[in-house]
Amino acid sequence: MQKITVLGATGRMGQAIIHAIAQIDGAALYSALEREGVDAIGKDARALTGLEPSGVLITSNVDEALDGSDAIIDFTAPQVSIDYAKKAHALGLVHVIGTTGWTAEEDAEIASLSGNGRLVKAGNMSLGVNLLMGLVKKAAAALPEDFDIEVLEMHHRMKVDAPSGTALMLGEAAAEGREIDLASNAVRARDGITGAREPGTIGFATLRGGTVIGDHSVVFAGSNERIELSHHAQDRSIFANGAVHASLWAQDKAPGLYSMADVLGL
Ligand SMILES: NC(=O)C1=CN([C@@H]2O[C@H](COP(=O)(O)OP(=O)(O)OC[C@H]3O[C@@H](n4cnc5c(N)ncnc54)[C@H](OP(=O)(O)O)[C@@H]3O)[C@@H](O)[C@H]2O)C=CC1
Ligand SMILES: O=C(O)C1=N[C@H](C(=O)O)C[C@H](O)C1
Repeated sequence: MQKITVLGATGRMGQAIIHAIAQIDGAALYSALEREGVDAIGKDARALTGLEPSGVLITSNVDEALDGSDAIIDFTAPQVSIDYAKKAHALGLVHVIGTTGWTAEEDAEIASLSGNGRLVKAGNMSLGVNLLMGLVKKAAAALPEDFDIEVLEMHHRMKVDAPSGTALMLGEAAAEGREIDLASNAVRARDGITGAREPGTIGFATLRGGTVIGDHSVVFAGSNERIELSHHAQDRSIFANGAVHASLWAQDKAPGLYSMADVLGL
């Protein structure tokens, strides 16, 4: 049985992870971490999500929570995830990182860490989006360059980062298909007199509102025809199940940094 610590245990994803652990064979909730001062500290982690109590109380004591744990599942914030990746490398733990909103520097920092940890990091842990990435790469490679590529996303009103991690992964897949560098060809926002669209760029458009869990489309807009490849998340369990499966998958892997494509064998 893999003993899992859930980080950000009262967050939207933290709660979905606690549910997924309860349903997936081979996974057990070992500890549940939150920041110091949060009201939920001392409360039963499973009971807070509407499940039968398990005796695992929410704590802010990191050393106690990680002592004896096999894995950390972490959907929090980039600087928090970097700190825990260092701990995972030092303690030889599995660390599944679903956090998004990374700067290029933060991304490089996590990739440069070394030690005995097995890190799995992905901006989207669902099977559907990871399959979509392959389709987007294929379409971008197959279509002539005068098909303009735009990535659209919509999320709930509480999301703090933009474009979404998934939108950036899809943009990266399109850039790989086109054999171009995303960073130097991305147009991440438009406002005012922008001029005509620069050929070869990859545009991003962000919508926020309501309780939308996560909608993504990649549009290939040519002259007189348009292709759209889309994914619509209907429940956070698709991300949570992916994260718990990634955690179990990583248990016997060599130390290093892995993606969801590695986990899914895509
Ligand atoms: N890869 C994927 O498949 C998915 C990724 N995400 C990403 O996951 C992240 C979280 O999303 P979501 O759950 O909606 O956000 P929430 O704000 O609901 O949850 C984040 C949680 O992390 C907690 N937290 C922050 N710092 C710490 C810390 N130092 N120690 C312990 N807990 C901490 C927060 O506490 P507090 O409220 O006190 O700040 C909060 O409970 C985002 O980056 C999001 O984009 C989301 C869905 C799927
Ligand atoms: O914050 C969210 O909710 C989500 N974040 C991830 C992202 O930034 O792509 C994944 C999913 O779309 C939900």
